[in-house]
Order: sequence, then structure tokens, then C-alpha cells
Amino acid sequence: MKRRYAIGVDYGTESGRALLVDISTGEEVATHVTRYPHGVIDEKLPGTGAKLGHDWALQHPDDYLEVLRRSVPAVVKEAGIDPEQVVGVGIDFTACTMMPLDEAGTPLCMREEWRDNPHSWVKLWKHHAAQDEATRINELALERGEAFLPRYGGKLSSEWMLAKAWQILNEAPEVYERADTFMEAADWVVMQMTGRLVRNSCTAGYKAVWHKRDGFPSADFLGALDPKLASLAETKLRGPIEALGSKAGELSESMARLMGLRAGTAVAVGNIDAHAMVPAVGVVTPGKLVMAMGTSTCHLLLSDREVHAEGICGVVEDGIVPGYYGYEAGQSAVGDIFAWYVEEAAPAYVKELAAEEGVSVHEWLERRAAAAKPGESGLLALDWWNGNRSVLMDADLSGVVVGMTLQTKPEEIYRALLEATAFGTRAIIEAFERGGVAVDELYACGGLPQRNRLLMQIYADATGREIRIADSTQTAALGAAMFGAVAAGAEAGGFDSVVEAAERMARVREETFKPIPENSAVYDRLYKEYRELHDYFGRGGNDVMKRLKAIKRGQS
Ligand SMILES: Nc1ncnc2c1ncn2[C@@H]1O[C@H](COP(=O)(O)OP(=O)(O)O)[C@@H](O)[C@H]1O
Ligand SMILES: O=C(CO)[C@H](O)[C@H](O)COP(=O)(O)O
Repeated sequence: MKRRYAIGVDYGTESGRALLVDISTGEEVATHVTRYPHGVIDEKLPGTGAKLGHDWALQHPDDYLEVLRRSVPAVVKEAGIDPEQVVGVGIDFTACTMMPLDEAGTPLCMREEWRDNPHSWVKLWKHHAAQDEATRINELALERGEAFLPRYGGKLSSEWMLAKAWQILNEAPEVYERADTFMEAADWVVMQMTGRLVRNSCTAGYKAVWHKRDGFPSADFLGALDPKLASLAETKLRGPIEALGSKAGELSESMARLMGLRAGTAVAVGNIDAHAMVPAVGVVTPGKLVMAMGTSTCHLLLSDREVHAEGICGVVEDGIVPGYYGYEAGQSAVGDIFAWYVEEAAPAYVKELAAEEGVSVHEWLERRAAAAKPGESGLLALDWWNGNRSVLMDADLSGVVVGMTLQTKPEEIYRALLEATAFGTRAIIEAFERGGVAVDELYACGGLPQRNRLLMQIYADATGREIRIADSTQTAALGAAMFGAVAAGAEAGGFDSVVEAAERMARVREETFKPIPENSAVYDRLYKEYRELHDYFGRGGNDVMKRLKAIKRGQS
């Protein structure tokens, strides 16, 4: 019998990548990355050059199609296979990455008359300019005792659909009026491939506050925010919501030509990047916390019970693996904090030495930082360079490094930043456990674990837990490919469930990172200090971060 393959397309923050996988072994046969031509649009609008506000982050929808045009044919060509052998395609995406569409499904920013309006563009997950709306949503939901609020740890994020849609209404009512629908980019790309408007239960559940039985927040609640929002759920968020693993449809003739595949190939409903990684590391049962570590980190956990606890970004039934409650928590910047240091703060001499030694600045700093012991630098940092989205859920919080002196070295600051993110993860694990959701094992995947060994050792030491690492460097794309194979179903050469797909296709490395007891002892002490700083700056002990942001925005 001919070998059978599935293609997963992973849409990250800066680029999209396609992965062609043999579905009976999980072998990753070919991969291709396309950087988004417009990247992250956070300073000025393409074309007009109009300046964007603080905390804005947009994208260009055609960049997503560019990934299908370039990367999909490239993996088929590299593998030298017949497109007939590809049984299914799945995609995963950053989320909530949303856009307004017209009746034909065209993003408003792709229409001449709307492209000058920044609100017509795709709002990327890390667009944080809707914090005012998020704060008001949370205040009203708390006041009214809305049942959905506890499922999201007591606070909805400014990154999510309601806050972003409301920001459009507040700042560009004409765009809000003109939008026929608001869609997640994941669903829009699936709609381009299949011609069907199908929303996926994962982004709907985690990012648009949709519940399997209760649906979206009520018209009464939405209308109390603003009467114009009352019909949001049944109008601009309308459309069938289908469970992960479902087939959204089949590849249309025109898209099949563009992607170099067979028309009629099964296409899975979209998924969130981090959530797709869970079955891809073989996690299909409770108690195993999967850390999807890249630009940001998402923490994902399955459980057979629903509890409501601080620190949980969302709990969604069937939201990750059917049959379980899926929990999400997360840190809105991790790799992005290290990138900030390397690009904006590391001194020129570090960059020169790294270049002389032929290593990246990250590697140079990691090597130096690894030579020190925990606590030796006298530094402690908070990991809020892009706000806090678990436990405190507040995009207006910012970064801190305490303990700097004239002797402080760049590699010490770099290490303190790595440690800060590990402490942020420990705070999340403790919040899960306080809430009654067990965390027995840790799994790490995403771009960071295989790039930075010191980081993984620090995580093991700071959490006191052994960490298993994904074997794939493309875990999200592998997970998306699995869902593509499930969308095809066993009859068409795929699988009938994601559990079956995981048995065949998932892999973790033999080597694990184990905590070193003497390091853990020091980190226990540093973590105690971290908690003090965390509560002081994050729970109202000193709101200096918010006041500084207000001054920066020119508010009184
Ligand atoms: N050696 C390294 N150590 C720590 N961070 C790194 C290293 N190399 C790259 N990074 C960070 O990894 C992040 C990208 O992670 P990746 O998983 O590839 O992307 P994404 O999250 O967008 O899918 C960037 O923020 C970058 O700063
Ligand atoms: O919110 C998220 C998932 O719920 C992700 O953090 C977001 O999609 C960005 O992912 P990445 O760090 O891989 O670019």
C-alpha cells in the first residue's frame, strides 16, 4: 500500500510553516517556513504609513494565504510524493487573532475603501490596546455574577474576541457597522480552503467565551456593555461551531490548484497553536501539564473535572482532547522577553563577541549564564514585559529587575529573565493545584526547549519537577497534521480519533530534565521573594506600573 501523509500548517506570530507527516509512523518528511511578508504590523499601517497607537499589533490576511501558496507546494515537492497520498490538512493558529469581514468573507482591510482604517485589519493575539474594554467587561460580569466569568479565572483578557470587537465599536463604529462577521484567522483560512464558514470549538471556547451548552454570553449582558453589542453573538459571531477533529470541508478546486494538492482533500476545523501541541507530545490523559514555549508560553492541562480557580485563562469542555475538560493558562511573553534583551538591551560588546565566536547572542549569553549558580547574581525579575495573563490577567503590568549594581553583567540579567519566566510558570502550577487540578508531570514543546538547555534546567529546578521534551521542533504543525488525519477518518486512510492519531504519530525525547536539589533549594527562596514582588506590584500594593502607563498615554 502507498504511504499516506497529512499536512499540518502552523501559523505562528512571525511566520507560517507547513509540515508533511507520514501518518502511520509520525515521521516528519518535509517542512517549509514562509515568513509573513508584512510581519507584525505594530508601528505604522502598510500603504498609508499611518502611525498605530501603543500596544497595537496587526497582521495582513494575505500573508496567511502566502504560506499556503509557498509552503504547501514546497513540502509536497521536497517529499517527492503524489498529492493523492495526502489524506488530510489541518491548521493551527495564534489566537485570538481576529478580523472583520464583509458578506463575501473578504477582510475589510483588503478592500480599498477600508484599508486606511487600522480597525479594518487583523488584530493579532498580542494586540493589547483593548485593556479598557476588558476591564469594563470584567467589572460588569462580576457585578452581574455572570456564570461564564469563573470559567476564565475571574477575568477575560484584552487579547480576546469580546474586548477586541468592542474596541472596534468604540473607536471605529463605521467598521463595526460594516463588518458582516468577526472571525478568527484560523477559521478564515479554513473558509478560504473549503468555502465553508465553520468556527472551531477551541478558539470559540477559549477566546470568544462560547460554552458547549450555554453558547456565547447573553444578549442581555452584551447589551448592558453597549446596546449596539446586544446582537453580536447571533450576527457577527454567527455560524456553526464544530468540535476539534471534525472535518470542516474539502479542499476546493481553486485552492487545491494553488496549494498543489488534490481537490476534495479533507480539511480539519482550525485549532489554536498551543492546544494542537498537546496530542502531538502524546498527552491525551489528565495530570500532564504541557508548556508550549515560544514567543509566549501557553500551559495546557486535561482533567476529568471542571473547577474554577484563579490563574486559569479558560476551561473548555472538549477544548483540547474530546472527553476532557481542557485548561489553559499562560504567560504573554517568554521568548519575546529574551528577544527584547538580545535586541534592545544587550551591549554591543556582547554582540561582537558572539559574532566572533560564531554563535547567536542567545547562545553566548546562555553559555555565560550557565557558568553561574542560582542566586549568585543577586538579581530577581518579574516576567511581565507583555503584561500578565494568568493569575493577575492584566495587560497594564510591566517588567522589573531588582538588585542591579555596578558589577551586574549582561549574562546575569539574561539569566534573571529566564528565571523570572520559570517563576511565572511555578505560580501558574501552584494556582492549578490550589484550584484542585493535579499537575503530576511537565512536558515542554515549542521553539524554546530545544534551543536553550539552561532554560529547561532552570524550569526543572524552579518547579521541582522532571520535564519531558517534545521530539519534534514543529510540535504545533505535527498536532495540526494529526487533526488533518482525523478529519479524513479511517475510511479515507486517516484516523477516527485524535487518541489513535497520537498513538501513531506523537513522540517525546528519551532525555528529560530533572531538578537538581541544591538549585531547587535556592530557587525556593528566590521564588518566595518573587511572590512578594508579584503581589506588591500586581495586587495593588503599588500601582506604579499602571500610573506610568497612564502618564505615557497622556492620561491624567
Ligand atoms: N537560544 C534561545 N534562547 C532563548 N530564546 C530563544 C533562543 N532562540 C530564540 N529564542 C526565542 O524564541 C522565540 C521564538 O519561538 P518560536 O517557538 O520559534 O516562535 P513562535 O512562538 O512565534 O511560534 C523568540 O521570542 C526568540 O527570542
Ligand atoms: O494565546 C495563545 C494561545 O492561546 C498563544 O500564546 C498565541 O496564540 C501566540 O502563540 P506563540 O507564542 O506560539 O506565537
